[in-house]
Amino acid sequence: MEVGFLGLGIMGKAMALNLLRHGFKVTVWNRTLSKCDELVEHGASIGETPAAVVKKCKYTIGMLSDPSAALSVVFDKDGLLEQICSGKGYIDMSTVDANTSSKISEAVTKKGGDFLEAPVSGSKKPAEDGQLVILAAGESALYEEVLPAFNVMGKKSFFLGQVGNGAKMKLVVNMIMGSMMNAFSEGLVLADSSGLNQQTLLDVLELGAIANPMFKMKGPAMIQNNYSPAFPLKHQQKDMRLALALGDENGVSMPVAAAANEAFKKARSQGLGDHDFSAVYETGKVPERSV
Ligand SMILES: NC(=O)C1=CN([C@@H]2O[C@H](COP(=O)(O)OP(=O)(O)OC[C@H]3O[C@@H](n4cnc5c(N)ncnc54)[C@H](OP(=O)(O)O)[C@@H]3O)[C@@H](O)[C@H]2O)C=CC1
Ligand SMILES: O=CCCC(=O)O
Repeated sequence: MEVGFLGLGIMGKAMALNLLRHGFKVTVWNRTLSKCDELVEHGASIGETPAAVVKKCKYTIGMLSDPSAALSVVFDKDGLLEQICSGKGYIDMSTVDANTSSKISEAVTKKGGDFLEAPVSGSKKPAEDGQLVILAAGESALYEEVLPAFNVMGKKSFFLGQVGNGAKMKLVVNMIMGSMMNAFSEGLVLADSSGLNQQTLLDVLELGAIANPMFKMKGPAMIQNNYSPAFPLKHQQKDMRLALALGDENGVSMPVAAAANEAFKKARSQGLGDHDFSAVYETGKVPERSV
């Protein structure tokens, strides 16, 4: 199967490499073209523009940073709309809101193409290991056709019905995750400030009812102030913002998520946007008290 891939950031690079490793023919494009080089070393071809990729491939996957990037590769000059047509499919795996997804879906289907949104749960390591959870929605026939690619990139795929449902599910999941990360960060600060050992807190958490892989994976690095990015904080804040907008649309009160969003905004304003989202921990730290 020949697959196009637009967007070779942390996630896109790992996902495209997985496809190559499993024998897919992959044509890649990235806004910063030099990021294609490593993929070419692993056997990928380069498309000079999103339109050139779609012209060559029956199926094209997008993994872009945010709604504006996701729209740009579709609607801008040399964008995929210039080549999408009957018999071709576009699968947008970026995390965006349902509105953005619907705009893309309408434009693609108007040109005769098929569209699937398929955001993912799971971060850099699961992307490298082909262990993502795929939250697809849109054209069910296209879903069936691209399942071989999903099976390589992920450990489980869900088909959630009409376009928008994948985006919404992803935002709900990340809203919960972002709120949890803030509670976890506050707990680490409180433990430290009240004279407790943070590693002992991690050990206690792991044995109890709120044990979870995120605390286990991020905790040891956080207490070493290591925020090497797997999931950039700026993207987590984008997801909190989009989830809060979804809450607004549905009249859902989300005071915990709103507070978490404020903490992520503060972290961004402190220059932590490109660090891992666990760097929100920095915003809660108590300045050294003078005696
Ligand atoms: N990292 C993670 O753990 C996860 C991320 N996600 C989601 O996946 C998506 C990608 O995340 P991730 O790989 O971490 O992000 P990165 O920031 O590492 O990569 C973003 C990608 O988007 C491209 N891009 C940004 N702006 C534009 C634009 N205006 N036009 C064209 N391309 C653009 C970048 O190109 P360039 O290289 O030129 O900057 C890059 O390829 C996001 O929606 C994120 O929320 C989902 C699950 C997990
Ligand atoms: O969108 C990013 C999700 C990160 C994760 O699921 O660990």
